[in-house]
Amino acid sequence: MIELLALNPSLDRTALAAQFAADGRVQIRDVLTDVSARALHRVIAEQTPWGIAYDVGTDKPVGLTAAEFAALDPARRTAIREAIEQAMRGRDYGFSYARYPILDAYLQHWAPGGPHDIVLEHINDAPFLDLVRGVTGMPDLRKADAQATLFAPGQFLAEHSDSHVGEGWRIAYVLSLCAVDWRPDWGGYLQFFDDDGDIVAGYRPRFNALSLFAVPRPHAVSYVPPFAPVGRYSITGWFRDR
Ligand SMILES: O=C(O)CCC(=O)C(=O)O
Ligand SMILES: [Fe+2]
Repeated sequence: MIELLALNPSLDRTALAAQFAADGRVQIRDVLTDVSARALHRVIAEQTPWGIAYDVGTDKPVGLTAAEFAALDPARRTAIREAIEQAMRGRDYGFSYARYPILDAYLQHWAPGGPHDIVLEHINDAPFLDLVRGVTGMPDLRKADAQATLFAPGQFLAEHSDSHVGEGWRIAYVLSLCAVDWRPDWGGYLQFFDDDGDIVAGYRPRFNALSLFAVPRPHAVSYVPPFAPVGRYSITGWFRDR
């Protein structure tokens, strides 16, 4: 069986740590072996029962399973889309993306022993944890959650800083598994902003890259336009020290 999160043995951890120390963020390209990254991509792109997550700013974020989403009638779908647009037309927060909550699924035994459970175990196993600890210089990181996400055409995650996450949630991660050579015009960038709202960095969706950044820090996933392909897959979550 192919190991789903086998690390590329030739990462330059010293250089990566220096970059993280300088910027509070870093992107580790080719983080997994190619065989492993391809297998993981197949799990995420072909074996994930996608639900959705959305937020209209004025209320709590909403997560729906694939079954719950499938059961929504067209009028309700339209109402949700309009509420998201209304929030974003003004100053409210908002987001919309496809999601599979890997940690919830693990804890609630949605598919015991399935590939998503194995992914979560690998993320929380020594090789992966030690990489993140070493690169961030945070030896106390002890565990992480995970969700699979897909930003399809029309979806986005508005500017936010991850200040909503729990105490001790130190590092956000995005394991990017986009198998298409992504055009910049297709949006979906993980963007970072300075205090003036100018973009200081933007990571293009790519295959087999792990972005790590210390939170809180202002960032967003830019809008994916209608003409983009379906392909902005990732696994994301937070590493915590308690
Ligand atoms: O998927 C990404 O690139 C970023 C995700 C993110 O910022 C979040 O889920 O809070
Ligand atoms: Fe975030």
